Amino acid sequence: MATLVVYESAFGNTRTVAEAVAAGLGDGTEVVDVASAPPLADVVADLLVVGGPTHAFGMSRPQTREDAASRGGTPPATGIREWLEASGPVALRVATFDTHTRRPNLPGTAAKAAAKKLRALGCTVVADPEKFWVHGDQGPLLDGEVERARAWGAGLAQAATARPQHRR
Ligand SMILES: Cc1cc2nc3c(=O)[nH]c(=O)nc-3n(C[C@H](O)[C@H](O)[C@H](O)COP(=O)(O)O)c2cc1C
Repeated sequence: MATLVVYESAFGNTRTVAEAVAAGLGDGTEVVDVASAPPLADVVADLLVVGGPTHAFGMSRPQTREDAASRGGTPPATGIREWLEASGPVALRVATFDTHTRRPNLPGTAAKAAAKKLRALGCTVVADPEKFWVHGDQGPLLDGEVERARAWGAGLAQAATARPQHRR
């Protein structure tokens, strides 16, 4: 199965999760930073996985990325929000995840927001959006989250192959 994992990360935690998810997905999985990702409409994959940090209850925005940079992070110039918003209709099987501060456990998740956008673009969401917990803003990930991400990736591989393909 050809799978592309596209992630956004300012402090490295979402990248770590993306790499663990890819390891769980197995052979044929490519991981790319959103800054290097092809336009969504050009993605050819059996499954697309999109992950980003939760910023201000959803996907990052220019202002929240500036905030992340001011706190020592290295966010991309544009994030998954802009990557998705730049696309016209596309029919891919997709799954989304985010990283999320454990305490306080604030409402709103980037993964749900990304899944909503992808569905609106015509994609089929093959699994519930998943969140992975970090300590504070900078991390690290909570104990066990890398292993959980790997297991989630392995489960995604099964979910994706179990469902009918929807192609443009
Ligand atoms: C500007 C800013 C806003 C944030 N807002 C939220 C939030 O609303 N909810 C939350 O759980 N975490 C929030 N966080 C914490 C991020 O989720 C955390 O920095 C991120 O998961 C770390 O991922 P990364 O290492 O890949 O950047 C925020 C962080 C920043 C920098």
